[in-house]
Amino acid sequence: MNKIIVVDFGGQYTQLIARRVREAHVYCEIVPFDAAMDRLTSEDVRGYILAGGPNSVNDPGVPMCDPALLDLGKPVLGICYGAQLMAKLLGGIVDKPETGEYGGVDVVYDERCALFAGLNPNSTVWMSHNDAIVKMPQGFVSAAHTPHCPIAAMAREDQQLYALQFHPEVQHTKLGFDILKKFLYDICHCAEEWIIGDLAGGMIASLKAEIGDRRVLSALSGGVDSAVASVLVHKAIGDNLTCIFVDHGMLRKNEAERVLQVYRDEFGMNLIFVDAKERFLSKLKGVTDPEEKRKIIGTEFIRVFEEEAAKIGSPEILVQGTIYPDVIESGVGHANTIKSHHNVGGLPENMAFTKIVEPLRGLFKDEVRALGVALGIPASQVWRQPFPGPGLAVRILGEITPYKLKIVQDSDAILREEIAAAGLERDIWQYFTVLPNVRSVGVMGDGRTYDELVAIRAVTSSDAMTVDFARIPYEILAKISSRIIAEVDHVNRVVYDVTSKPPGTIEWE
Ligand SMILES: Nc1ncnc2c1ncn2[C@@H]1O[C@H](COP(=O)(O)OP(=O)(O)OP(=O)(O)O)[C@@H](O)[C@H]1O
Ligand SMILES: O=c1[nH]c(=O)c2[nH+]cn([C@@H]3O[C@H](COP(=O)(O)O)[C@@H](O)[C@H]3O)c2[nH]1
Ligand SMILES: NC(=O)CC[C@H](N)C(=O)O
Ligand SMILES: [Mg+2]
Repeated sequence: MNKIIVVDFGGQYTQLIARRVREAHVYCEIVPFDAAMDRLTSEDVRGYILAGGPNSVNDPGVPMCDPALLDLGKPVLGICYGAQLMAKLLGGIVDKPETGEYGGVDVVYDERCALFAGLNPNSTVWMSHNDAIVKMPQGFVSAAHTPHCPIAAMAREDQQLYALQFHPEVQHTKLGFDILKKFLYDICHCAEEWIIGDLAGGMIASLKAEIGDRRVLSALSGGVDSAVASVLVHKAIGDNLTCIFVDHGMLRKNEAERVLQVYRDEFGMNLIFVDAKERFLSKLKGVTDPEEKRKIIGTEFIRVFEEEAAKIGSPEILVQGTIYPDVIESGVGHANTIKSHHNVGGLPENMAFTKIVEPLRGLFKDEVRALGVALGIPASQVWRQPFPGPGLAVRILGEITPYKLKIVQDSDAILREEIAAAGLERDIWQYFTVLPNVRSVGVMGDGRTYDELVAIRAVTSSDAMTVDFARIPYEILAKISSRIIAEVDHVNRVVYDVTSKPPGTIEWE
């Protein structure tokens, strides 16, 4: 299959570029800027995109790619930092102009350039740069300009080298997706062959070959990723798959019953259910630090998997629902650890399993969902909101106690009922309640109360990397608030979280 390589320089939008390429039905991979050339130059590579980044190409020690990449005779598209790097590596000059550009800007495209051919030449683009290309390398021409940026795009078409100062991957660049598609189809001559529904058969066949007749244990949470991973493996190896679902006591209200009903009763999967409530809660007793909670839960999950595996003849393979963003965040780039996700950073070193199989580790969430639909998993499962492995533990600030768990479970159930009743389930990426460990004074039934505060968190997103708070209509919020206070014991106040990500994160811990 054709592929595009997206070179990561630590920018905010690298993943977004990759998603856009995939949305155009072209396969792509993100590689770090310092990857060895032989990882980048296989025959199926049709072109390269050099992504953005926070550094200035003129500073010492900043991320650079191998200049040989520009000399392979394959098309290269530089975006922002990637554009500036292309200019610099080929002998142009990058400098700090008097004004940078941030946000939406008017642009004029030169239609003679293959990237803009046939597009409306007067449009708007989204900019975010302090530096700019002030002198182009030899043989390049300017192909777009804005009021403050005479070289908003440059090209050397005889060598298929293109550079954009603006970001075609963000929605605010009006014709951005068209420009990317021109690069992919007209310049790199990629075929539209990355079609998720068509991949299921090949994935099942290669799982069959990879696993053979060995036995496998799959950690099934009832979430989208592990459900799709488990169904794929089930189709590949049938009864050699055993699934394991752990109730760690921090699941949503009625979640355990629902998972068992869908996957054991309706799907007929071989599913072990472990009631480990006491075990997890006693390990977490007195623990208040968020990272410590996450690590305890991550380790305890694996220990439970191992103990149960030993009871069924010790399958050596563990299946996990890890997806591409988990892999990128833990491997590529040079990002800070914000929180340890239990299935990636949180895995203990010594494990009884000799092999981990992660059939979805190359896919984005929207692709996992499309695959789930193609595999016949019901829409009610495929479109569920993500639920973190550590569960309500990261939604109860401070120590976890049965009293607090009940408040979060009951208030969350009301929120979910009302969001469903309002028909907003598909519009909101995640929605849940949080117990921040705060009490306040209120008046109920003419008497004073001094009780718990519940926060509602609801966000819109397409990949959980950046989010905005959901604009739930006030009337619906009012109904949720009054139901929570009336129906959940010990709650006398409800607040709405209006923080985006960044600077917040989705979960509170
Ligand atoms: N309660 C659980 N029992 C067994 N395995 C679990 C449980 N919770 C999480 N896991 C494992 O951890 C992995 C990562 O969890 P994560 O929440 O990212 O994915 P998911 O639950 O499958 O999907 P979603 O993101 O939609 O919630 C899961 O794919 C699953 O393998
Ligand atoms: O399986 C998981 N194990 C974890 O440890 C974990 N922590 C956060 N999340 C989910 O990841 C997404 C991003 O969350 P944050 O904005 O809170 O970092 C959101 O979808 C969160 O619900 C987790 N999922
Ligand atoms: N978004 C980017 O890639 C920015 C590139 C570079 N850091 C600049 O400020 O110009
Ligand atoms: Mg989950």
